[in-house]
Amino acid sequence: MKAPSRPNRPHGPSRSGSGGGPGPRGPRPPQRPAQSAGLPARLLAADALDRILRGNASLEDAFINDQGLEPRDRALAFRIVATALRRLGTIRAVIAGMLDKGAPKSAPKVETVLLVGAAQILFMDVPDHAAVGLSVDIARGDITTGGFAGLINAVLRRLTREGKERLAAAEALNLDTPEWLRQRWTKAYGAEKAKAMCAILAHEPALDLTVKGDPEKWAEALGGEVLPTGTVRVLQAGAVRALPGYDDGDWWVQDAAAAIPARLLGDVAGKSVADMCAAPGGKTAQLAAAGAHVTAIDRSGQRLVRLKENLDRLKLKADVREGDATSIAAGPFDAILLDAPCSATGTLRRHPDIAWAKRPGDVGTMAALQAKLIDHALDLLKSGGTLVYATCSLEPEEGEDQIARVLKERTDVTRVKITAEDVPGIAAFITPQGDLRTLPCDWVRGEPERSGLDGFFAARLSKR
Ligand SMILES: C[S@@+](CC[C@H](N)C(=O)[O-])C[C@H]1O[C@@H](n2cnc3c(N)ncnc32)[C@H](O)[C@@H]1O
Repeated sequence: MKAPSRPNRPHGPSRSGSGGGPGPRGPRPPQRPAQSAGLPARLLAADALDRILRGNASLEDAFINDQGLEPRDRALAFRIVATALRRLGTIRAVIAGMLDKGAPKSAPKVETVLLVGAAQILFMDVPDHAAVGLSVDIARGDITTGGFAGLINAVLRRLTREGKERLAAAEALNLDTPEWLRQRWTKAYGAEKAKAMCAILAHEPALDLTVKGDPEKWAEALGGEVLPTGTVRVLQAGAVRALPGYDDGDWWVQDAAAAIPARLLGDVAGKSVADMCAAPGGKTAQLAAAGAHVTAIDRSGQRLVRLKENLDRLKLKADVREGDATSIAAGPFDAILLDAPCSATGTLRRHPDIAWAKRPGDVGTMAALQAKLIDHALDLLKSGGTLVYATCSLEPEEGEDQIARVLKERTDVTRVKITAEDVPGIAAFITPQGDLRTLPCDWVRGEPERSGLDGFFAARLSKR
Protein backbone atom coordinates (compact mmCIF):
# COMPACT_ATOMS: atom_id res chain seq x y z
CA MET A 1 0.00 0.00 0.00
CA LYS A 2 1.66 3.22 -1.20
CA ALA A 3 -0.48 5.86 0.34
CA PRO A 4 -1.35 8.48 1.33
CA SER A 5 1.66 10.44 0.15
CA ARG A 6 1.65 11.99 -3.28
CA PRO A 7 3.42 10.22 -6.11
CA ASN A 8 7.10 10.87 -6.23
CA ARG A 9 9.43 9.22 -8.62
CA PRO A 10 12.99 9.95 -7.77
CA HIS A 11 15.41 9.86 -10.61
CA GLY A 12 16.94 6.97 -8.90
CA PRO A 13 19.16 4.04 -9.38
CA SER A 14 18.68 1.24 -11.79
CA ARG A 15 20.12 -1.28 -9.39
CA SER A 16 18.24 -4.52 -9.05
CA GLY A 17 18.60 -5.01 -5.33
CA SER A 18 19.41 -8.66 -5.80
CA GLY A 19 22.35 -9.74 -3.76
CA GLY A 20 22.74 -13.47 -4.02
CA GLY A 21 21.64 -16.12 -1.61
CA PRO A 22 20.57 -15.65 1.99
CA GLY A 23 23.25 -15.23 4.64
CA PRO A 24 23.10 -16.06 8.33
CA ARG A 25 20.66 -13.19 9.09
CA GLY A 26 18.57 -13.45 5.93
CA PRO A 27 19.24 -12.41 2.37
CA ARG A 28 22.66 -10.96 1.72
CA PRO A 29 22.64 -7.19 1.09
CA PRO A 30 22.88 -6.08 -2.51
CA GLN A 31 26.32 -5.30 -3.94
CA ARG A 32 27.28 -1.67 -3.70
CA PRO A 33 27.08 0.07 -7.08
CA ALA A 34 29.86 2.31 -8.33
CA GLN A 35 27.55 5.32 -8.10
CA SER A 36 23.81 5.44 -7.43
CA ALA A 37 22.04 8.46 -8.85
CA GLY A 38 19.52 8.43 -6.01
CA LEU A 39 22.06 8.18 -3.22
CA PRO A 40 22.76 11.89 -2.50
CA ALA A 41 19.08 12.52 -1.74
CA ARG A 42 18.90 9.51 0.61
CA LEU A 43 22.15 10.45 2.34
CA LEU A 44 20.82 13.94 2.96
CA ALA A 45 17.50 12.48 4.14
CA ALA A 46 19.21 10.16 6.63
CA ASP A 47 21.52 12.89 7.89
CA ALA A 48 18.67 15.39 8.29
CA LEU A 49 16.33 12.91 9.98
CA ASP A 50 19.08 11.90 12.38
CA ARG A 51 19.69 15.51 13.34
CA ILE A 52 15.98 16.08 13.90
CA LEU A 53 15.34 12.94 15.96
CA ARG A 54 18.60 12.91 17.88
CA GLY A 55 20.02 16.40 17.62
CA ASN A 56 16.82 18.40 18.21
CA ALA A 57 17.19 20.21 14.88
CA SER A 58 14.03 21.54 13.27
CA LEU A 59 12.96 20.20 9.87
CA GLU A 60 13.90 23.56 8.36
CA ASP A 61 17.32 23.79 10.00
CA ALA A 62 18.18 20.19 9.20
CA PHE A 63 18.23 21.11 5.52
CA ILE A 64 20.46 24.15 5.77
CA ASN A 65 23.65 22.19 5.01
CA ASP A 66 22.69 20.85 1.62
CA GLN A 67 24.95 22.98 -0.52
CA GLY A 68 25.80 21.54 -3.87
CA LEU A 69 22.83 19.22 -4.05
CA GLU A 70 20.54 19.37 -7.08
CA PRO A 71 17.25 21.10 -6.17
CA ARG A 72 15.49 17.93 -7.32
CA ASP A 73 17.51 15.78 -4.89
CA ARG A 74 16.97 18.25 -2.09
CA ALA A 75 13.21 18.26 -2.72
CA LEU A 76 13.13 14.46 -2.67
CA ALA A 77 15.18 14.30 0.54
CA PHE A 78 12.84 16.78 2.17
CA ARG A 79 9.79 14.75 1.19
CA ILE A 80 11.30 11.54 2.51
CA VAL A 81 12.07 13.16 5.87
CA ALA A 82 8.71 14.92 6.10
CA THR A 83 6.94 11.63 5.30
CA ALA A 84 8.97 9.75 7.91
CA LEU A 85 8.09 12.38 10.53
CA ARG A 86 4.44 12.62 9.52
CA ARG A 87 4.03 8.86 9.94
CA LEU A 88 6.69 8.34 12.62
CA GLY A 89 4.51 6.54 15.17
CA THR A 90 3.15 4.14 12.59
CA ILE A 91 6.50 3.41 10.94
CA ARG A 92 8.16 2.83 14.30
CA ALA A 93 5.43 0.37 15.26
CA VAL A 94 5.80 -1.50 11.98
CA ILE A 95 9.57 -1.74 12.37
CA ALA A 96 9.31 -2.73 16.02
CA GLY A 97 7.10 -5.63 14.96
CA MET A 98 9.94 -7.00 12.87
CA LEU A 99 12.80 -6.59 15.33
CA ASP A 100 12.61 -8.89 18.34
CA LYS A 101 15.08 -6.80 20.33
CA GLY A 102 14.22 -3.45 18.79
CA ALA A 103 16.64 -1.26 16.84
CA PRO A 104 20.21 -1.53 18.15
CA LYS A 105 20.75 1.00 20.93
CA SER A 106 24.51 1.05 20.34
CA ALA A 107 23.95 2.40 16.82
CA PRO A 108 20.98 4.80 16.85
CA LYS A 109 21.48 5.73 13.23
CA VAL A 110 20.35 2.25 12.25
CA GLU A 111 16.82 3.25 13.20
CA THR A 112 17.17 6.41 11.11
CA VAL A 113 18.19 4.43 8.04
CA LEU A 114 15.28 2.04 8.59
CA LEU A 115 12.87 4.97 8.91
CA VAL A 116 14.14 6.53 5.69
CA GLY A 117 13.79 3.22 3.84
CA ALA A 118 10.41 2.37 5.36
CA ALA A 119 8.94 5.82 4.60
CA GLN A 120 9.71 5.25 0.91
CA ILE A 121 8.47 1.66 0.85
CA LEU A 122 5.24 2.28 2.74
CA PHE A 123 4.20 5.76 1.64
CA MET A 124 6.04 6.95 -1.43
CA ASP A 125 6.02 5.95 -5.06
CA VAL A 126 9.62 4.79 -5.02
CA PRO A 127 10.53 1.39 -6.47
CA ASP A 128 11.01 -1.03 -3.59
CA HIS A 129 14.40 -2.20 -4.82
CA ALA A 130 15.65 1.39 -4.87
CA ALA A 131 14.39 2.11 -1.37
CA VAL A 132 16.03 -1.07 -0.02
CA GLY A 133 19.27 -0.86 -1.99
CA LEU A 134 19.95 2.79 -1.26
CA SER A 135 19.25 2.31 2.44
CA VAL A 136 21.82 -0.47 2.49
CA ASP A 137 24.25 1.84 0.69
CA ILE A 138 23.75 4.52 3.35
CA ALA A 139 24.38 1.96 6.09
CA ARG A 140 27.56 0.70 4.45
CA GLY A 141 28.94 4.19 4.04
CA ASP A 142 28.71 5.02 7.75
CA ILE A 143 31.08 3.47 10.24
CA THR A 144 28.37 3.28 12.93
CA THR A 145 25.87 1.44 10.74
CA GLY A 146 28.10 -0.56 8.38
CA GLY A 147 27.89 -3.68 10.55
CA PHE A 148 24.09 -3.58 10.39
CA ALA A 149 23.73 -3.41 6.60
CA GLY A 150 22.55 -7.03 6.52
CA LEU A 151 19.95 -6.39 9.19
CA ILE A 152 18.68 -3.29 7.39
CA ASN A 153 18.50 -5.19 4.13
CA ALA A 154 16.56 -8.04 5.72
CA VAL A 155 14.06 -5.78 7.53
CA LEU A 156 13.36 -3.58 4.54
CA ARG A 157 13.02 -6.49 2.14
CA ARG A 158 10.57 -8.10 4.49
CA LEU A 159 8.71 -4.80 4.61
CA THR A 160 8.32 -4.83 0.84
CA ARG A 161 6.54 -8.17 1.19
CA GLU A 162 4.57 -7.73 4.39
CA GLY A 163 4.20 -3.96 4.58
CA LYS A 164 0.56 -3.80 3.56
CA GLU A 165 -0.78 -5.96 6.38
CA ARG A 166 1.63 -4.59 8.96
CA LEU A 167 0.73 -1.04 8.00
CA ALA A 168 -3.00 -1.67 8.35
CA ALA A 169 -2.49 -3.06 11.87
CA ALA A 170 -0.21 -0.20 12.96
CA GLU A 171 -2.43 2.52 11.48
CA ALA A 172 -5.34 1.32 13.59
CA LEU A 173 -3.34 2.36 16.67
CA ASN A 174 -3.34 6.09 15.73
CA LEU A 175 0.27 6.61 16.70
CA ASP A 176 1.18 9.54 14.43
CA THR A 177 -0.02 12.32 16.73
CA PRO A 178 1.34 12.40 20.30
CA GLU A 179 -1.33 11.49 22.82
CA TRP A 180 -1.06 14.75 24.77
CA LEU A 181 -1.93 16.73 21.66
CA ARG A 182 -4.90 14.49 20.80
CA GLN A 183 -6.21 14.96 24.30
CA ARG A 184 -5.82 18.73 24.18
CA TRP A 185 -7.57 18.99 20.82
CA THR A 186 -10.40 16.73 21.95
CA LYS A 187 -10.92 18.98 24.96
CA ALA A 188 -10.81 22.18 22.92
CA TYR A 189 -12.69 21.15 19.77
CA GLY A 190 -14.46 17.82 20.49
CA ALA A 191 -13.62 14.25 19.54
CA GLU A 192 -14.82 14.47 15.96
CA LYS A 193 -12.74 17.54 15.06
CA ALA A 194 -9.70 16.15 16.85
CA LYS A 195 -9.99 12.94 14.83
CA ALA A 196 -10.37 14.90 11.59
CA MET A 197 -7.30 16.99 12.46
CA CYS A 198 -5.17 13.92 13.13
CA ALA A 199 -6.40 12.38 9.87
CA ILE A 200 -5.41 15.35 7.71
CA LEU A 201 -1.97 15.49 9.33
CA ALA A 202 -1.16 12.18 7.66
CA HIS A 203 -1.21 13.86 4.26
CA GLU A 204 1.35 16.02 2.55
CA PRO A 205 -0.14 19.49 2.13
CA ALA A 206 -0.29 21.39 -1.12
CA LEU A 207 1.99 24.34 -1.79
CA ASP A 208 0.26 27.63 -0.95
CA LEU A 209 1.45 30.88 -2.49
CA THR A 210 0.64 34.51 -1.88
CA VAL A 211 0.99 36.32 -5.19
CA LYS A 212 1.73 39.97 -5.82
CA GLY A 213 -0.38 40.19 -8.97
CA ASP A 214 -3.42 38.42 -10.36
CA PRO A 215 -4.03 35.09 -8.56
CA GLU A 216 -5.94 33.66 -11.54
CA LYS A 217 -2.98 34.27 -13.82
CA TRP A 218 -0.58 32.53 -11.46
CA ALA A 219 -2.94 29.64 -10.79
CA GLU A 220 -3.03 29.02 -14.51
CA ALA A 221 0.73 29.40 -14.95
CA LEU A 222 1.48 27.00 -12.07
CA GLY A 223 -1.35 24.53 -12.65
CA GLY A 224 -3.01 25.46 -9.35
CA GLU A 225 -6.29 26.86 -8.15
CA VAL A 226 -7.33 30.07 -6.44
CA LEU A 227 -8.72 29.53 -2.94
CA PRO A 228 -11.64 31.67 -1.70
CA THR A 229 -9.21 33.94 0.19
CA GLY A 230 -7.04 34.56 -2.89
CA THR A 231 -4.18 32.20 -2.04
CA VAL A 232 -2.96 30.15 -5.00
CA ARG A 233 -2.80 26.45 -4.14
CA VAL A 234 -0.54 24.19 -6.18
CA LEU A 235 -0.07 20.44 -5.84
CA GLN A 236 3.66 20.59 -5.33
CA ALA A 237 5.58 20.44 -8.56
CA GLY A 238 9.02 19.66 -7.14
CA ALA A 239 11.58 22.27 -6.16
CA VAL A 240 9.92 25.60 -5.27
CA ARG A 241 12.87 27.63 -6.53
CA ALA A 242 12.51 26.10 -9.98
CA LEU A 243 8.90 27.27 -10.42
CA PRO A 244 8.08 30.17 -12.76
CA GLY A 245 7.91 33.48 -10.93
CA TYR A 246 10.23 32.52 -8.07
CA ASP A 247 13.33 34.30 -9.35
CA ASP A 248 11.30 37.33 -10.40
CA GLY A 249 9.77 37.63 -6.93
CA ASP A 250 6.19 37.34 -8.16
CA TRP A 251 5.01 35.25 -5.20
CA TRP A 252 6.08 33.77 -1.91
CA VAL A 253 5.26 30.58 -0.05
CA GLN A 254 2.66 31.18 2.65
CA ASP A 255 -0.03 28.89 3.99
CA ALA A 256 -3.57 30.06 3.20
CA ALA A 257 -4.31 30.57 6.91
CA ALA A 258 -1.08 32.49 7.51
CA ALA A 259 -2.09 34.91 4.76
CA ILE A 260 -5.23 36.05 6.61
CA PRO A 261 -4.00 37.97 9.73
CA ALA A 262 -2.12 40.77 7.92
CA ARG A 263 -5.23 41.48 5.87
CA LEU A 264 -7.28 42.01 9.02
CA LEU A 265 -5.48 45.34 9.47
CA GLY A 266 -7.50 46.64 6.50
CA ASP A 267 -6.09 49.27 4.16
CA VAL A 268 -2.56 49.93 5.40
CA ALA A 269 -1.33 51.99 2.44
CA GLY A 270 0.76 54.90 3.71
CA LYS A 271 0.41 53.85 7.36
CA SER A 272 3.23 53.09 9.80
CA VAL A 273 2.89 49.41 10.64
CA ALA A 274 5.07 47.32 12.93
CA ASP A 275 5.44 43.61 12.29
CA MET A 276 6.59 42.73 15.80
CA CYS A 277 7.78 39.15 15.27
CA ALA A 278 8.49 39.36 11.61
CA ALA A 279 10.96 36.75 10.40
CA PRO A 280 11.13 35.10 7.92
CA GLY A 281 8.87 37.81 6.57
CA GLY A 282 5.75 36.37 4.95
CA LYS A 283 3.50 38.91 6.65
CA THR A 284 6.02 41.75 6.32
CA ALA A 285 5.91 41.11 2.57
CA GLN A 286 2.11 41.30 2.57
CA LEU A 287 2.14 44.59 4.46
CA ALA A 288 4.89 46.10 2.30
CA ALA A 289 3.15 44.95 -0.88
CA ALA A 290 -0.02 46.65 0.40
CA GLY A 291 1.86 49.96 0.63
CA ALA A 292 2.54 50.19 4.38
CA HIS A 293 5.72 51.69 5.86
CA VAL A 294 6.74 48.54 7.68
CA THR A 295 9.05 48.22 10.65
CA ALA A 296 9.96 44.54 10.78
CA ILE A 297 11.19 43.52 14.23
CA ASP A 298 12.55 40.16 15.29
CA ARG A 299 14.86 39.01 18.02
CA SER A 300 16.66 36.50 15.80
CA GLY A 301 19.40 38.06 13.68
CA GLN A 302 19.77 34.83 11.76
CA ARG A 303 16.09 34.76 10.84
CA LEU A 304 16.24 38.43 9.89
CA VAL A 305 18.92 37.57 7.31
CA ARG A 306 16.34 35.31 5.69
CA LEU A 307 13.71 38.03 5.94
CA LYS A 308 16.01 40.45 4.11
CA GLU A 309 16.78 37.87 1.42
CA ASN A 310 13.08 37.26 0.96
CA LEU A 311 12.27 40.96 0.71
CA ASP A 312 15.13 41.45 -1.79
CA ARG A 313 13.81 38.67 -3.99
CA LEU A 314 10.32 40.14 -3.80
CA LYS A 315 11.63 43.68 -4.45
CA LEU A 316 9.88 44.94 -1.32
CA LYS A 317 11.15 47.23 1.41
CA ALA A 318 10.90 47.39 5.20
CA ASP A 319 12.82 48.99 8.03
CA VAL A 320 14.36 45.89 9.61
CA ARG A 321 15.25 45.97 13.31
CA GLU A 322 16.75 43.28 15.49
CA GLY A 323 15.37 43.47 19.01
CA ASP A 324 13.23 42.00 21.74
CA ALA A 325 9.61 42.85 21.05
CA THR A 326 8.72 42.58 24.75
CA SER A 327 10.74 45.73 25.45
CA ILE A 328 11.94 47.42 22.23
CA ALA A 329 11.61 51.21 22.03
CA ALA A 330 9.85 52.05 18.77
CA GLY A 331 6.78 53.71 17.33
CA PRO A 332 4.17 54.76 18.06
CA PHE A 333 2.58 52.97 15.12
CA ASP A 334 -0.74 53.35 13.34
CA ALA A 335 -1.10 49.58 13.31
CA ILE A 336 0.73 46.54 14.63
CA LEU A 337 0.76 42.93 13.56
CA LEU A 338 1.88 40.61 16.34
CA ASP A 339 2.36 37.16 14.87
CA ALA A 340 3.65 35.84 18.14
CA PRO A 341 6.03 32.93 18.70
CA CYS A 342 3.99 29.93 19.82
CA SER A 343 3.92 26.16 20.14
CA ALA A 344 3.11 26.10 16.40
CA THR A 345 0.81 23.10 16.77
CA GLY A 346 -1.34 24.50 13.96
CA THR A 347 1.46 23.93 11.46
CA LEU A 348 2.04 20.20 11.87
CA ARG A 349 0.93 19.54 8.27
CA ARG A 350 3.98 21.46 7.07
CA HIS A 351 6.23 20.94 10.09
CA PRO A 352 5.62 17.39 11.32
CA ASP A 353 8.82 17.57 13.39
CA ILE A 354 7.03 19.91 15.79
CA ALA A 355 4.69 17.14 16.95
CA TRP A 356 7.67 15.26 18.37
CA ALA A 357 9.76 18.23 19.48
CA LYS A 358 7.18 19.99 21.66
CA ARG A 359 6.27 19.08 25.21
CA PRO A 360 3.08 19.92 27.12
CA GLY A 361 4.95 22.49 29.22
CA ASP A 362 5.87 24.49 26.11
CA VAL A 363 2.32 25.80 25.78
CA GLY A 364 2.44 27.59 29.14
CA THR A 365 5.93 28.96 28.48
CA MET A 366 4.87 30.42 25.15
CA ALA A 367 1.62 31.78 26.60
CA ALA A 368 3.59 33.74 29.22
CA LEU A 369 5.79 35.27 26.50
CA GLN A 370 2.77 36.09 24.35
CA ALA A 371 1.12 37.99 27.22
CA LYS A 372 4.24 40.18 27.53
CA LEU A 373 4.38 40.73 23.78
CA ILE A 374 0.73 41.78 23.59
CA ASP A 375 1.13 44.23 26.46
CA HIS A 376 4.18 45.85 24.92
CA ALA A 377 2.63 45.94 21.45
CA LEU A 378 -0.36 47.82 22.86
CA ASP A 379 2.04 50.29 24.47
CA LEU A 380 3.65 50.97 21.07
CA LEU A 381 0.30 51.55 19.38
CA LYS A 382 -1.06 55.05 18.71
CA SER A 383 -4.34 55.87 20.33
CA GLY A 384 -7.03 54.75 17.90
CA GLY A 385 -4.58 52.30 16.33
CA THR A 386 -5.26 48.65 15.52
CA LEU A 387 -3.43 45.56 16.76
CA VAL A 388 -3.90 42.19 15.12
CA TYR A 389 -2.69 39.38 17.34
CA ALA A 390 -2.14 35.98 15.71
CA THR A 391 -0.63 32.60 16.49
CA CYS A 392 -0.29 29.42 14.46
CA SER A 393 -1.28 27.38 17.51
CA LEU A 394 -4.32 25.22 18.14
CA GLU A 395 -4.01 25.70 21.88
CA PRO A 396 -6.59 28.09 23.40
CA GLU A 397 -4.03 29.35 25.95
CA GLU A 398 -2.13 30.91 23.03
CA GLY A 399 -5.20 32.35 21.33
CA GLU A 400 -8.64 32.84 22.83
CA ASP A 401 -7.36 32.95 26.42
CA GLN A 402 -4.83 35.70 25.62
CA ILE A 403 -7.53 37.96 24.27
CA ALA A 404 -9.89 37.23 27.17
CA ARG A 405 -7.11 38.20 29.58
CA VAL A 406 -6.16 41.43 27.84
CA LEU A 407 -9.78 42.58 27.54
CA LYS A 408 -10.24 41.90 31.24
CA GLU A 409 -7.03 43.60 32.36
CA ARG A 410 -6.83 46.66 30.08
CA THR A 411 -9.57 49.22 30.00
CA ASP A 412 -7.93 51.06 27.08
CA VAL A 413 -8.47 48.13 24.71
CA THR A 414 -11.54 46.91 22.81
CA ARG A 415 -12.11 44.04 20.41
CA VAL A 416 -12.95 45.01 16.85
CA LYS A 417 -14.89 42.00 15.64
CA ILE A 418 -13.67 40.31 12.51
CA THR A 419 -16.36 40.16 9.84
CA ALA A 420 -16.89 38.16 6.67
CA GLU A 421 -16.29 41.35 4.69
CA ASP A 422 -12.73 41.71 5.98
CA VAL A 423 -11.36 38.93 3.78
CA PRO A 424 -13.40 36.92 1.26
CA GLY A 425 -13.84 33.28 2.21
CA ILE A 426 -13.30 33.56 5.97
CA ALA A 427 -16.92 33.56 7.17
CA ALA A 428 -16.76 29.96 8.39
CA PHE A 429 -13.71 30.72 10.54
CA ILE A 430 -15.19 33.59 12.57
CA THR A 431 -15.93 32.64 16.17
CA PRO A 432 -19.01 33.80 18.11
CA GLN A 433 -16.72 36.30 19.89
CA GLY A 434 -15.64 37.83 16.58
CA ASP A 435 -12.14 36.34 16.40
CA LEU A 436 -10.74 34.01 13.75
CA ARG A 437 -10.02 30.33 14.31
CA THR A 438 -8.93 27.95 11.55
CA LEU A 439 -8.30 24.23 12.02
CA PRO A 440 -6.13 21.98 9.83
CA CYS A 441 -9.22 19.91 8.95
CA ASP A 442 -11.15 22.94 7.64
CA TRP A 443 -11.66 23.45 3.93
CA VAL A 444 -12.35 19.97 2.61
CA ARG A 445 -11.73 20.43 -1.10
CA GLY A 446 -11.81 16.95 -2.61
CA GLU A 447 -8.81 14.78 -1.86
CA PRO A 448 -6.91 15.49 1.39
CA GLU A 449 -3.84 16.83 -0.40
CA ARG A 450 -5.95 19.68 -1.78
CA SER A 451 -7.71 20.28 1.52
CA GLY A 452 -6.91 21.84 4.86
CA LEU A 453 -5.01 24.88 6.03
CA ASP A 454 -2.86 25.68 9.02
CA GLY A 455 -4.49 26.07 12.41
CA PHE A 456 -4.45 29.79 13.20
CA PHE A 457 -5.98 32.13 15.72
CA ALA A 458 -6.33 35.87 15.10
CA ALA A 459 -8.02 38.69 16.95
CA ARG A 460 -8.27 42.41 16.25
CA LEU A 461 -7.99 44.97 19.01
CA SER A 462 -8.24 48.72 19.07
CA LYS A 463 -6.59 51.08 21.55
CA ARG A 464 -8.75 53.91 22.77
C1 LIG B 1 5.66 32.79 14.17
S1 LIG B 1 7.25 33.35 13.83
C2 LIG B 1 6.91 34.75 12.85
C3 LIG B 1 6.57 34.45 11.43
C4 LIG B 1 6.48 35.70 10.58
N1 LIG B 1 5.53 36.63 11.13
C5 LIG B 1 6.10 35.41 9.15
O1 LIG B 1 4.95 35.55 8.77
O2 LIG B 1 6.98 35.04 8.39
C6 LIG B 1 7.69 34.07 15.35
C7 LIG B 1 8.96 34.90 15.31
O3 LIG B 1 9.06 35.53 16.59
C8 LIG B 1 10.41 35.74 16.86
N2 LIG B 1 10.53 36.03 18.30
C9 LIG B 1 10.45 35.20 19.35
N3 LIG B 1 10.53 35.86 20.49
C10 LIG B 1 10.67 37.18 20.17
C11 LIG B 1 10.83 38.37 20.92
N4 LIG B 1 10.84 38.35 22.25
N5 LIG B 1 10.97 39.52 20.25
C12 LIG B 1 10.96 39.54 18.90
N6 LIG B 1 10.82 38.45 18.14
C13 LIG B 1 10.68 37.28 18.77
C14 LIG B 1 11.07 34.47 16.38
O4 LIG B 1 12.44 34.69 16.13
C15 LIG B 1 10.26 34.17 15.11
O5 LIG B 1 10.92 34.67 13.99
